[in-house]
Amino acid sequence: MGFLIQDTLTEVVLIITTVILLITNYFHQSYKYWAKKGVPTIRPHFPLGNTNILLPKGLSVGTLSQKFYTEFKKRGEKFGGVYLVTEPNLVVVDPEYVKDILCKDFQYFVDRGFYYNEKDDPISAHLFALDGVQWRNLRVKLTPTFTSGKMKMMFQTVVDCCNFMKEAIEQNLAQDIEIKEILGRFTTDVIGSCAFGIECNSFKHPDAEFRKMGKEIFQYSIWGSLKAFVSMNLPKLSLQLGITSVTKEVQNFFTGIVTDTVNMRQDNNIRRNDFLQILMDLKDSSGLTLDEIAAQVFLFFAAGFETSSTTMTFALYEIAKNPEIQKKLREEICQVLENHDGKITYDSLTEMKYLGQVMDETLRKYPPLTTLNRRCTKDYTLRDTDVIIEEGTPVLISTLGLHTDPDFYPEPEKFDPERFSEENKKDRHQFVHLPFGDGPRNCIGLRFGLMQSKIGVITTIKNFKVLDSSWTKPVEFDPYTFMLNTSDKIYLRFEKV
Ligand code: HEM
Repeated sequence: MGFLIQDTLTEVVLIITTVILLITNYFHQSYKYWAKKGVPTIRPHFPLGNTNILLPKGLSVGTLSQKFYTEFKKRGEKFGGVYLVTEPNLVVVDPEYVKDILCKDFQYFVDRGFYYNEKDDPISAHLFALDGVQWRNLRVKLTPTFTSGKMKMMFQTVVDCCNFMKEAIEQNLAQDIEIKEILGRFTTDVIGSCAFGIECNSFKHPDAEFRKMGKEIFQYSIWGSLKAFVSMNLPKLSLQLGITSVTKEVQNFFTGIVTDTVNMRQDNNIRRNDFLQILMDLKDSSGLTLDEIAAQVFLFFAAGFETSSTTMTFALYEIAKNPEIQKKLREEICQVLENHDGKITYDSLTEMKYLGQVMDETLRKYPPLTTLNRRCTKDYTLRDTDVIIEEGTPVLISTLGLHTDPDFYPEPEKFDPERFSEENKKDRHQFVHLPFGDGPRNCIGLRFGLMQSKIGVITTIKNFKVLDSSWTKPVEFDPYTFMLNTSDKIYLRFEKV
């Protein structure tokens, strides 16, 4: 009996030891990948490689990729290799290589390589996530949605949404206002009107369904973070497990509202100037399904409201901190509007050159998407080297790294819109300012995002003096969020001009 127990115990110990040895050997071998290719790397650590995303006070992919960028740049490297857990990722540093990957050799880097699950979570199959031919076909269909003609059509709707925001600020003069909440309500109203033709009025009804959904999509949770981590690293298993990227509540809300609105418009022969109408027309002309429409509307909502409210928040924060810039901007806004009968018009936006510079500088210092992702779709040789990037390799381009590199932007912490004057722009590499990405897979909503952000800033600066608040702590980026966000809230004060 004693012998039997001892034998079983020995077997268990042997099995456990073998499994541990096999696992450590697997990690050890995986971590040799870049060295074998002669690509410089940062020493990985078992078991998370070069990431510590899941650990308390870990880093988001955005801040992590900036760290990689800075490290390779410091060593004088043009690119380098890192390991997210065991998966080798290429980090691109040199802007000429960035240009190759995003534009010149785009056919090798069509995919973003994000997880989506068409079966269990149809709204995750949107333009941002789709790969290959599916992405290309949809991009071609959706491109006409964002022409300048379509923007002009929606322009007045966006301007009208500003009235509620203006009233809300007027009611809180000389108080410390949490500005992102105000701007988040404004962009929710805009996207509600422009995507669905629905007046949300989130200022009157802060708990309106749209606002709740907006908050839910971007809310950090350990469970959400864990799901993102597993689906990013084990996509096949995640598909089998039916892992979804949004909650059932968000899924049901968007599919429900799209189905109801489409049916209501069809039954009553109603047409509107909004994204949903454009997508409904595509349903008839290009065979877009209802699920595909719901996925795109969900993406426009998610991509449209958070990116723009973040941009305006940081623009107003810097404007409050820099009274000289504020004065110059207000002078330009008032002068241009005078030539347009005091009204904000589509053409007046292009005439405001300094406003354009302020937005460019805001998006440099605070790019809402801090990293651009691509996945290599066929073996590719990096220019002037014999390094072959294999099919399937993820590529990280750190927008935040490029935007804060003192070689391109001396004193990167300084907010200086003069960096974007025509003269100063001329001497800089084109691929070191990438707030909207670049190439065939750049941001499709660029025009709309800039349009609503500019309209929001113009309305505020035209009507109010923006002041710093002692409640605002120095800006620190939140390590937990996918999009750029601050760890603490930003407060501002307003006075009537
Ligand atoms: C200030 C506002 C915005 C910023 C900074 C921004 C930024 C970005 C960036 C960096 C990308 C990735 C580009 C790349 O990988 O090269 C992207 C993609 C995308 N954005 Fe935006 N965005 C903004 C507003 C919007 C708006 C308003 C919409 C829609 C209403 C939108 C829809 C999209 C879509 C659909 C994609 C995926 C494009 C594709 O994969 O083909 N964005 N955005």
